[in-house]
Amino acid sequence: MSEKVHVLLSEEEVEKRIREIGEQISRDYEGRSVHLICVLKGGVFFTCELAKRLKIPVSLDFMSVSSYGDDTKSSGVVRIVKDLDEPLEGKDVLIVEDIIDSGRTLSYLMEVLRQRGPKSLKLCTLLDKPERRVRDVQVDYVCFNIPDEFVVGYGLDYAQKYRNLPYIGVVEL
Ligand SMILES: O=P(O)(O)OC[C@H]1O[C@H](OP(=O)(O)OP(=O)(O)O)[C@H](O)[C@@H]1O
Ligand code: HPA
Ligand SMILES: [Mg+2]
Repeated sequence: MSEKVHVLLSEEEVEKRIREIGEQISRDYEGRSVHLICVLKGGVFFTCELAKRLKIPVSLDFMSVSSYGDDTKSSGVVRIVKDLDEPLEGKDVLIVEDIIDSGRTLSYLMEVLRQRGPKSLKLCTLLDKPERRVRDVQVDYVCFNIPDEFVVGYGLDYAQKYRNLPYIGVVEL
């Protein structure tokens, strides 16, 4: 079965905003390098686009966490499906995520990663849905604040579909 999807943020809008955030991060980390943590699977498209825009040295690692399964509601339990390959000690770490919704995933992840002794730990997200927050999360870089709707595209899925859309769309359920 296929759902209707309408455009919320066009490809051009998303790419323009990622370039802006990339410039801001490059300025903020000037003279340093940044260790990007891509939160799989949703964060993969944003991480690639953002990394290409950074003008500072970049290293990359990947972590996979899951709490939504195939549902539009979080299960409430965050599971580490794949851990990082490298230690974080002494590194300037920037977590790159597709969306902060309830905040459960990122409040859990920030706590876990903080204990690994990074020099600094910051968070960058493509989308933020502040209305839905149940856990406090300090977000350092936000590309777009969005209303309380289930969105897909640019890495975000509905039951594993639509991650490859080059724009952000709303699923009409
Ligand atoms: O703020 P929250 O309510 O925790 O929701 C945000 C998280 O949920 C989604 O991941 P999901 O668990 O669906 O895994 P996926 O990235 O593999 O799709 C999304 O990619 C975020 O990681
Ligand atoms: O709006 C959303 N869309 C897709 N995945 C998500 N995970 C949390 N919120 C969302
Ligand atoms: Mg998902």
